Amino acid sequence: MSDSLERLYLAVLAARDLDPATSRTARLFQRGPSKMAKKLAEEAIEVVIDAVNGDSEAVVRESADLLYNLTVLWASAGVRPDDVWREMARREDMLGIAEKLPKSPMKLPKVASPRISARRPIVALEGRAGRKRH
Ligand SMILES: N=c1c2ncn([C@@H]3O[C@H](COP(=O)(O)OP(=O)(O)OP(=O)(O)O)[C@@H](O)[C@H]3O)c2ncn1[C@@H]1O[C@H](COP(=O)(O)O)[C@@H](O)[C@H]1O
Repeated sequence: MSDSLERLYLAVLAARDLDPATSRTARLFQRGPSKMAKKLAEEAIEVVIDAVNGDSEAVVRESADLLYNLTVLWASAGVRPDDVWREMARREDMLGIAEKLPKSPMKLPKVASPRISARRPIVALEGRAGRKRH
């Protein structure tokens, strides 16, 4: 996947200075970052709507548009795909370290200290138990 995004990024860079009358990419650069951001947000919303509607073919098409608009915004912001891959690799490394943490549960005090319990009441949030943490 990173290969095709890198090729797309290079194509976007190459189109940046073309005639805005014929190149969508050049037109986006002419209009600036807020127009690019708007396009990216629109595509993201389209992906979300298609996913909620269960239209997986549309999710694929809109995802390709989303990635195109993301690479345009990267190019405008001076961010290179490599910068993103590096951040992803850093997170992968962190996860690797987390996997090495002791598996046994931490020993917790039987009664929470009054200071902590006063600041952070324990509230059961219905339906949030299985929620993924990012
Ligand atoms: N990969 C893409 C790419 N993916 C999606 N899109 C365009 O982005 C559109 C999606 O955005 P929209 O929904 O806003 O399109 P729209 O409904 O026609 O609306 P408007 O943008 O016209 O308002 C798609 O219909 C595509 O035309 C792309 N446009 C260009 N590229 C590549 O970018 C490079 C430069 O191309 P030009 O921009 O044509 O110079 C080339 O390598 C292209 O292949």
